[in-house]
Amino acid sequence: MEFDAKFTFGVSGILIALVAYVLSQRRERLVGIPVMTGYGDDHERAMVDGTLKYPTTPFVIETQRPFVIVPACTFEELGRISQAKATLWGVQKQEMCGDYTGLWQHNVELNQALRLHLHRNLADTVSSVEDKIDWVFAEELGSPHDWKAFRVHEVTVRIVARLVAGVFVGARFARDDEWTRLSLGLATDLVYARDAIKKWPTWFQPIAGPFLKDIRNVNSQLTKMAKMLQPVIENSVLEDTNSFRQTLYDEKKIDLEHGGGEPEGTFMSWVLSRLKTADPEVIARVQLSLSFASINTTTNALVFMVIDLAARSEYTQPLREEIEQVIREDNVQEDENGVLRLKQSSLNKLWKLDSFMKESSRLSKNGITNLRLVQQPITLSTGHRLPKGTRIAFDTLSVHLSTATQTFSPEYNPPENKPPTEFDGFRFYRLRKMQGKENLHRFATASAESLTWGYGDHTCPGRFFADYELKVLLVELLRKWDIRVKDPKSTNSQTLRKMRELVVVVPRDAEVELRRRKV
Ligand code: HEM
Repeated sequence: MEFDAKFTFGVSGILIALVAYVLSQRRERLVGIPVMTGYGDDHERAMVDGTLKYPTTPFVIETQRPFVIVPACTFEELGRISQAKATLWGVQKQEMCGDYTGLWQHNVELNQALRLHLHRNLADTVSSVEDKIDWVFAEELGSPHDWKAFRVHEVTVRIVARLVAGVFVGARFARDDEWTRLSLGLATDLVYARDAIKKWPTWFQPIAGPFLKDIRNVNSQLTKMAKMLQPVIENSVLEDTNSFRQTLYDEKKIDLEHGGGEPEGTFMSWVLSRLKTADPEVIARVQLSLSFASINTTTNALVFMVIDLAARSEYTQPLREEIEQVIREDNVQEDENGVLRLKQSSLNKLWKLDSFMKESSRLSKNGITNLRLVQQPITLSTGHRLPKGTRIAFDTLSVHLSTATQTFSPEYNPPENKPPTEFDGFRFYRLRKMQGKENLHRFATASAESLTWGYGDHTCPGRFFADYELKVLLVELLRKWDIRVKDPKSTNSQTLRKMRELVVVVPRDAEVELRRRKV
């Protein structure tokens, strides 16, 4: 009898816990928002058809965790809503296993650090990229005087990873092959981990997650990287009498032994001034969130820019002429190591290059931006209610390719500008030449009609750095290298652009040929 009572008590307890769990997970249903069914994995077609069928109202695309695609007429209002109502971080964590790896768990501090300090230190960070560019190119490309084939993604991802490490972690990390291997391996392994966790139903993921081999693999790499970062973290942290952490960055603490005179832990010191902990594991994971946010995005953009340059040789000469003209005008000299230091003011004069970069990114097959997880119910001006837990996204292509927008309407554009479905490298150059439009169509501009960097509260805080970093990279490439596609018949920069689950997929096998220019 006593056993029965205990048994009944126990079972009831479990049942109550289960019911409580199920109730807590219960979601208000989406009402009046149609689902694009019958498309299987062809999400791109589902999106194109959805936008044609429902141009002014939301619809659902059935990716593994479905998204509500909101119409362009709601971008402005959604761009203004606070993070308390809808946040990018919720989606990032869902997509990239943040709950099990600790990545993106300190997004607030990461963002504050970038929005405040990166902006203030832009000149130093750009100069730090310029310092390393010659060495990084030589390391990854060698110095071939005859045409040599390279896989674009393979080399660009390593170049970007080394630069990001050199600028944000410490100069010696740019040269550290083990660091490069780990940070690139991590980017790939996180995708495996995400795919592994997505095989489980969402309710079971918190139970299965910590035990999955791929998640454990990511965590063991993160721990290895944290160990490598430990001396830098220790260097960057000073404990004062109140045991409150402060940074030594302002004093430019220098690692004379390894860093070649450059300050180490630049980004870490920005984060430390925001974080209430100096736990190396936590700081390392914030550092790695930064690497993750910056390496793949910049690489993807650069891959297409390089392929576009190679495939559209008619742009090379005008771009080179613009660069040389700015160098002459601003009287910039290479130093004794062959390093060309273009200030931001000079880089800002490269309007044609800026336009080419923006055009290349505009046509990227990144089908969605502004991914948000709704935190509090939102009612759109269309009358549709988006309950808590809804995942929403902006359909990028319907805006970037639409003559219904001001930017791409025939009335707004000079007659030489091609329709938005075609590549026109100097489209934005011509738009900026129009009176009063100089700043509206820059590569780094984020707006409801230019969604490369997202729009609203979460707009990419790294965009100005990425803009200058890419310009420095492309100036180096254009000045010192000849470039051509390996196989003109199969390299169509348009058909190489593909998407999966609505996100751009970079062509890993695409090759270009490079050779050092004879100057
Ligand atoms: C070409 C390169 C890049 C592209 C295309 C890009 C694009 C984006 C986009 C689309 C978002 C989401 C914005 C939104 O949903 O509203 C974003 C967010 C973010 N980006 Fe970038 N990004 C790039 C480079 C960088 C770099 C170099 C850094 C760091 C130095 C960086 C740091 C971040 C961070 C931390 C966030 C999250 C912002 C937040 O949570 O509020 N990105 N980026």
